[in-house]
Amino acid sequence: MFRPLKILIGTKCPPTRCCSAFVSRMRFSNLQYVNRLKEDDEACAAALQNAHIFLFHRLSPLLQRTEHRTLRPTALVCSGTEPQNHRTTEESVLIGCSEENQAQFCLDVGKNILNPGSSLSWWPETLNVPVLQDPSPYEPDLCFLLQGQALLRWNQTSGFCSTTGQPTHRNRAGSQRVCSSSGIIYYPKMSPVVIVLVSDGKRCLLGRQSSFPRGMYSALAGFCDMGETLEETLRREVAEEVGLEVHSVSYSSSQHWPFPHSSFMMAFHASVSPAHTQVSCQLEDARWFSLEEITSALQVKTPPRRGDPPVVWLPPKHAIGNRLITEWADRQRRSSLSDTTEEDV
Ligand SMILES: NC(=O)C1=CN([C@@H]2O[C@H](COP(=O)(O)OP(=O)(O)OC[C@H]3O[C@@H](n4cnc5c(N)ncnc54)[C@H](O)[C@@H]3O)[C@@H](O)[C@H]2O)C=CC1
Ligand SMILES: [Mg+2]
Repeated sequence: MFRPLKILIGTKCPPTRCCSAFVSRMRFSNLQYVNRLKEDDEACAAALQNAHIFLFHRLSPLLQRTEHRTLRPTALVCSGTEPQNHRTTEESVLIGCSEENQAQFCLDVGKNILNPGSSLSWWPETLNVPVLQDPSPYEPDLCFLLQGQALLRWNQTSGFCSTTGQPTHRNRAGSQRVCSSSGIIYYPKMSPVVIVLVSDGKRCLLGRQSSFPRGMYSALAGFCDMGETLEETLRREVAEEVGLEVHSVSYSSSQHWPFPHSSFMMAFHASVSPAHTQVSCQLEDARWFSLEEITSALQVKTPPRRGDPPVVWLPPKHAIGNRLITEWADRQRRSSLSDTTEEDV
C-alpha cells in the first residue's frame, strides 16, 4: 500500500528548473550531479532517501491551493529516516535537483494506465481544472511539471521492447529503459514539430482544429516528416493547411510540449505576400486577424463556457503559440508607433 512520508504543501518550483537566473540554472556542479544520478543507480537510490517527490495522479500533477489562493504542486519530503515503500523507490522519476543538490523526483500515485478515451492532446483538459481559472500564480512551476509528466508517461507506456516484445526495465532515475532480452537501450523520445505564425504584414493567420477547446485559435503547427528540414516542414504545413506560400522565415524560440507524447516545438515567424492571402483551409477554420482583434483575444483569460457568446481566445501564456502571437503583436505596435513618429517629423 502507498504510505506517504510527509506531505509538503505549497512547495515552490525547483529554482534550478524554472525560476532562477540562467547562469544559476546552468551551474556546472548542479548539472554534473543530475547526470551522475542518471548513470549511477546506487547514487540515485541514495539521493531518493532525501529527495522532494512531486506527486501526480494519472499523469495530472497533484495541486494544493495555498492560503494566498495560489496553486502549488504537492511533494513528499523524504527525510532519510523513514523506510520508503516499494512504489516510491521503483516508480519515482528523476527530474532535477535544487541548487543545494537536493534531488527532485516525480511519482504517479494513480493507477499506471492511460485512459484510452481521455484527451491528452491539449493542456487545459489534461491538467487540473482550477489551473485554467487562475493560471498566473501557477505558471512558474510549469516547465518542471511538464517535464515530470512527460517522463512519467514515457515510462508508463514503454514497458516492452519494440524489437523483441520482451519487458523493458528502467534505471533508477527513470531516464532510460533496457530490454531484458536483447539489452537494447531506450531513451525518452520527442517528436519535432514546427509551429509558425504567418503574417501578411498587417494581419496574422490563426487556425483551429476540431480537437481544440471551443473558440481557441493558434498558430499553424505540424510534425516533421522523416528526412525533412525544419524549413521544408514549415513550407509544407502552411501549403497543406491553408494553401499559402511563405516567403521569409525567421526563428523565434522552442519549447518541450508533453502532448500527445512529447513534442519538441520549434517556433517561427513567416510572411506571405500581401497580394496572395486567399486561404484555402484544410483545418476546421483559419482566418486573418488584425492587431486590434489579437489585442482583445489576448485579454481573454478563460475559455468561454457552454452557452456563453462565441469569443476567440488564444493558447495560454505558457504555450509557445501564445509567445509567437504576443511577439507579433508587440512588433506590430512598435512598427505602427515608428510610422506615426516618422509622420510627425
Ligand atoms: N504549444 C503550443 O502552443 C501548441 C502546440 N501544438 C502541438 O503541436 C503538435 C502538432 O500539431 P498538429 O497540428 O496536430 O500536427 P499536424 O498538422 O502534423 O497533424 C497531426 C497529424 O499528423 C500525423 N503525425 C505525423 N507525425 C506524427 C507524430 N510524430 N505524432 C503524432 N502525429 C503525427 C498524425 O496523423 C496526426 O493526426 C500537437 O501535438 C499539438 O499539441 C499545436 C499548437 C500550439
Ligand atoms: Mg497542424
